[in-house]
Amino acid sequence: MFESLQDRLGSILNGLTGRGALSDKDVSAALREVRRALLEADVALEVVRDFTDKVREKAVGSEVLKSIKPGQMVVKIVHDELVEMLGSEGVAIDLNAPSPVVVMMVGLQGSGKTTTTGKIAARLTQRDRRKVLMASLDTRRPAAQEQLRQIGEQTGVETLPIIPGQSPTDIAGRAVQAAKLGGHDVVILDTAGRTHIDEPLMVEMANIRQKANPHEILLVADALTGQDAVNLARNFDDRVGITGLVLTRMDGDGRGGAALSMRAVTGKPIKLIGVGEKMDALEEFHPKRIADRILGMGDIVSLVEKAAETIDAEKAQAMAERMKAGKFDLNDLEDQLKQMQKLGGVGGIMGMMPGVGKMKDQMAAAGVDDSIFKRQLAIISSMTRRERAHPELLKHSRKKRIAAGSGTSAADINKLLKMHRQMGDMMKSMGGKGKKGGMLGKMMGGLGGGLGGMGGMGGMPDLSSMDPKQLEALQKQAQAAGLGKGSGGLPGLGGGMPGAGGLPGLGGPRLPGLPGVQKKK
Ligand SMILES: Nc1nc2c(ncn2[C@@H]2O[C@H](COP(=O)(O)OP(=O)(O)OP(=O)(O)O)[C@@H](O)[C@H]2O)c(=O)[nH]1
Repeated sequence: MFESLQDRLGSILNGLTGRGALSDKDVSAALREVRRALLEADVALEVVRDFTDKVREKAVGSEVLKSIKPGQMVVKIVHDELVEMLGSEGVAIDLNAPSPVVVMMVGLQGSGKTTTTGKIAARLTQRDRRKVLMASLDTRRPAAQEQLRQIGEQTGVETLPIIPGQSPTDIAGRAVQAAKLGGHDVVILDTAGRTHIDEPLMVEMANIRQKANPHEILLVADALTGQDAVNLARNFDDRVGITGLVLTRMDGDGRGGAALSMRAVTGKPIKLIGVGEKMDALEEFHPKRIADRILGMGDIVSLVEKAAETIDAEKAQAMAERMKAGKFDLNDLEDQLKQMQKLGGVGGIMGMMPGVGKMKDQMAAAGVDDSIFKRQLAIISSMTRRERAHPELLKHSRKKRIAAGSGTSAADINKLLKMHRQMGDMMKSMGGKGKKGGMLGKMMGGLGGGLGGMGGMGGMPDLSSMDPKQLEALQKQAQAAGLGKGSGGLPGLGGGMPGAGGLPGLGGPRLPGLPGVQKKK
């Protein structure tokens, strides 16, 4: 599976990776090739279009990291988009329901439904220690029920005794009843297939569904049938409603289009893949592993990831050095604000800290939102480089110019400058104390105070004038979350977050500091 796609994409992207510079034309030409390769691999047209659009958008807007060649960056973008297209990682069969959990298997004849029923039952029994009952509802093909019985014998999983002449719906009802009486955790219903989708099949599926009330409805589809499998999934989902997919024959030499389009077209996760005829030939679906396999360029992908980490770490280190030396100008403040934004702003940062969910809501209620960062960034970007490095130059006329340029007022600029000064003072007072995380955390306390101080700007209420009770509640929650007291108006946004790594925002998008926050000393 995927071999031809792997070859094609490999040669297209290899052509890019060695180059020192890439023009828009190069990227467009490569993407045209990628598009052709995906279509030849039988990926659905709408999915291909969406994929190449997203890659183009990201490739054009992305900043190329130093030590990385532009082509390598494109490889990484293609890889990440592939993972995205394949869906989320490791969605297991959901057994989170009262016993017996009913799993209904649907699909066309010969898709591997019965085999997959046996594989899943064996896995749940042997690996997850569940008590499973299997029942074949295929009354059209006389050998079908017998086939499942044999699989049951072979895998040591119980099957529902065969009673000739019963309807599929009756068998479903009997199976659920038997599972209840027998104390089974899971009952798997192997429904009948057809050579194609027809009305009687859909009616039968709907009846069984109504009778057995399944928690999972898994569509088993043959990956080798490509686009047909995708259309089938769409149809089954429309008519019966499916909760996930199992793609069989992923061990075959198909082009892989079904696997690649399934998620994007149906919105339903691929839960498992069949990779052989044997009962243990069932695997969980890992998008990242598949993307790695398709691109075959895992080394480049990890190289780019490493470079991104290094850049962030270098930036954080440089920033820490500057702070220690008491040098913290408005360029640094701008960097900080951008980092905060990258992390999803106040909400994003707070969302990453345990136990502050409620506080986040209260802050939102108090009107603290990320528009303040945007305004602050607008003010800073309206300054000249020299002004940013030397804020003391900002006298009245300059402030007027900046206010006009950023759509704010001189008072807003004063608030920003005050906040910056407070942060600087705080840093100086802590300089050389050597506690990295503590220092950075306390600095954020300064920022918190500053944000509070910025209150009143554009209608944002000043937290320092907040109802004392509300403020007290916020502070309590901040302390409960191990954040200590903030130094200013915004309690808990910093106030000396303990931990070795400091605030995650200072270290880039990864979160080296978070364990420190959680491990309260
Ligand atoms: N190579 C390979 N063969 C598979 C896989 N899954 C199922 N098969 C084979 O496909 C054939 C058909 O599988 P069944 O499980 O009988 O198919 P079914 O969907 O139950 O068919 P009906 O009972 O007729 O509806 C069998 O020979 C299986 O061994 C797989 O993942 N890889």
